[in-house]
This record gives sequence, structure tokens and C-alpha cells, in this order.
Amino acid sequence: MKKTLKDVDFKGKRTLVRVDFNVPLEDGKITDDTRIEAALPTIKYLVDEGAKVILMSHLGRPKGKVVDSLRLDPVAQRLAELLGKEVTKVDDCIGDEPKEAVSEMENGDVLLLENTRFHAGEKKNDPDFARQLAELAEVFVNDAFGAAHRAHASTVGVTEHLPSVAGFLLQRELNALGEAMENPGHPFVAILGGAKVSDKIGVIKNLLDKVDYLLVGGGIANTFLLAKGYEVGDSLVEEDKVELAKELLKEAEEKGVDLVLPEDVVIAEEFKEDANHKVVSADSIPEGWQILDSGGPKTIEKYSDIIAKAETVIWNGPIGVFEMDTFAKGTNALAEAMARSSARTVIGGGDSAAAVKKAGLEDKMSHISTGGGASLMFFEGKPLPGVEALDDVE
Ligand SMILES: Nc1ncnc2c1ncn2[C@@H]1O[C@H](COP(=O)(O)OP(=O)(O)OP(=O)(O)O)[C@@H](O)[C@H]1O
Ligand SMILES: O=C(O)[C@H](O)COP(=O)(O)O
Repeated sequence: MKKTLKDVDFKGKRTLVRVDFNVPLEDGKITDDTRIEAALPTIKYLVDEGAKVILMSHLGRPKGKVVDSLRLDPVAQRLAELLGKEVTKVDDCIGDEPKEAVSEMENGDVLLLENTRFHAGEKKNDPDFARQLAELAEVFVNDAFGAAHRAHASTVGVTEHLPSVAGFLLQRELNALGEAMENPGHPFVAILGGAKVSDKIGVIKNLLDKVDYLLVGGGIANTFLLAKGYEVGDSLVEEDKVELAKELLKEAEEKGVDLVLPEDVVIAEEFKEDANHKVVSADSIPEGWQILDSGGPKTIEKYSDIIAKAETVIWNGPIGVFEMDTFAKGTNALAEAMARSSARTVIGGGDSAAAVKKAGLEDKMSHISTGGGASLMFFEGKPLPGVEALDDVE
């Protein structure tokens, strides 16, 4: 058990809070502020408790250099609107400017530091960089579930120097994902999509010990179809993972898991939104065509029926190239089937969460994670470094 906000008296304390404000931006405007909203309960609690709230986050992947388009100013502005309170923003996360700003803070004030990834020391978990971040504060709160799979200075390094506890969002995510994985109602159904088998091997292996059904779709299904001896034309496949896919099919059978592959699929002549496309049986892909959506009508019906019977459903990865409307039908149909079902429904973040939001179905799900890579690591059954590093309850 990790310590939480309730284990600390924050009054007057300089409190360094790692949040995940890695939000999508277009032309300097935030296009989805879910991650900012998700951090509000912790921030408001700390404000109300009279802490001096020093927020830090990464944004994008600036590779250790200052990239002006990845500054956190739009985030500070949005956060101030959502909090209904002034948020001071500084242009670095270490050094004189943040130190001075912190020294001027009153209890209940909120300060946002600049993008931690402008320094190479962040991703390297450089001890000196971590020490400089930690020096700003007396206590550390990690509320960045989305970055908890990264052992960086702002998630792990700072915990060497400060008492370190979990924020409300981190707790909520760990409870929701943990409950689904450790205490699922049966039938327990997992849906796995996405581009590559290689990204999901650990997840598949871990899930084979837990689930009753594993519905496979998207790019990863292609390699499984190949393993079953089907031709898949020009579809995205990983030839070097075909043997592994065969082993996983066998392992599923031995463990009594129904590993379900698409029966019919949407194929296209080109990887293009307006490409010539049609529905065919998964065992009859003509040469020169590629599968861009696992969701043919029979597949959708089969997967939806399984979801309808489920008590718990977890989902990671779209089952088609959902960014193109022509090939989003399968992914949307899955989101709709989950929305209709009375099961506990947990969506791993990233693309699957984006698909659910695009379909306007977020209110119908039990939990939508704010973490893509982090929820994947959780589904793999691996400990998250950002959580491990926090203080244990004595
Ligand atoms: N049949 C397919 N052919 C090619 N690409 C596909 C296919 N099906 C899905 N994809 C692509 O897979 C990508 C998502 O793969 P990825 O492995 O990143 O998913 P994810 O695990 O949901 O990612 P995240 O970590 O963001 O949650 C999407 O961009 C989608 O277009
Ligand atoms: O968007 C995410 O999944 C997190 O913010 C982590 O970002 P990263 O993959 O760049 O580390």
C-alpha cells in the first residue's frame, strides 16, 4: 500500500506535484483537456488544504531541448480557467526563476513549471536534475498516471529526496485497473487491437492466465491470421512473429481461453481514406489488397455477442485504421457494444480512449484510463516505476 494525500499535512508546505499535462495541441490550442480535468481533484484538494502547489509535467517529446511549440503556457491558461484561480507559469523547471517564484508563493497558490523534457536529465533520470527539481519543495505528490511507466527524474528521481505520496487520479486509476485485472467478474473479456504484435506480447501472455475470451483485431490480428495459414495480401504483418503467434494460439487453447480472430474484414486496395474497399471473408484476401478494418459485419456481430455476455471487459487498441472514417466501423461498433453492455468496462488510454471519445460514448464506460503506455504496462502485470517509487504505508 502506497501513501496517499490523506497521509500528509499539507498546510503551508511547498508541494511538488507531477501531473500528466501531455495534452494534444493543434496550432497552439488544446484539442482535448481530459488530462487537465482529471488532475483537478488533487490540485483543488491541495489548494484547500493550504499547500503551495508546484505543478510539473512533460509535453510531447522535445528531446532535451527547448521547443517553443511545446511550452506549457496554453496549459497554464486552461488550468486557470478550470480552477477559476490564477496560475503562475515560469519558463523553466529548475534554476533561479522557479526558485524565486516559489519563494513568493502564499498558501493555496498554484505555480506551473515549464516542460520537464526541455532538459535531457528528465528522461535520463539524472540525479542532479532530480535534486534540483526536488529542492523546490518539501513533499512530492505523483498524480501522473499517464507517465507512471516512465522512470524519469520527475516521476522517480525526485522520490529519492522527498516524502512521496500518490494523488487522487493515480489512486483512482490503480483502483479501477487493479479491480478489473485482479478481481474481474466472469466472463472476463479482453479486446486487443493496435498495430503490432510485438508491442502486445507481454499483455497477451499475461491476459491468457486471466481472461475467458481474447478478442484480437487490428494490425495484430493479421499476423495471427497468417499463423493460421491464411493469405493476408499486402496487410501489415510481422513475419518474424508468426511462429510466436502460433505458440500463443496453442497456449490459449491449452489454457481454455477463446482467442477470437476476425471472420470477415474490410480490405482496401490502398492505405487511403477514399481507397477502393470491400468486405471479404478473412480466409479470402486477394493478392494486392490489405486489411484496414477487422470489423466486417460477421466479426462485429460475433464480438458484440461476446461483449454482451461479459461481466468485465478491458480494451486496448483500435481494431482498424480508425483515423480514417472508412475503416473506423469495427472500432466504433466495439465501443457501442461496450456502451450497451452492463459489464464493467475499462478502456486503456491512448487510441482506444480517443475512439470512445470520438464516438461520444465516454459517459457509458466504467473507466477510461488517462494513460496509454501506462495502462498497457499495467495490463502486462508489470509494476509501474512511478508507483513503485512512492512511500509505503508503514
Ligand atoms: N489493420 C490495420 N492495419 C494497419 N494499421 C492498423 C490496423 N488496425 C489498426 N491499425 C493502427 O494501429 C494504430 C494503433 O496502434 P497502437 O499499437 O499504437 O495502439 P494503442 O495500443 O491503442 O496505442 P496507445 O498506446 O496510444 O493506446 C492506429 O494508428 C491504427 O491506425
Ligand atoms: O501520452 C502518454 O502516454 C504519456 O503522457 C507518456 O508520454 P510518452 O510516451 O512521451 O512518455
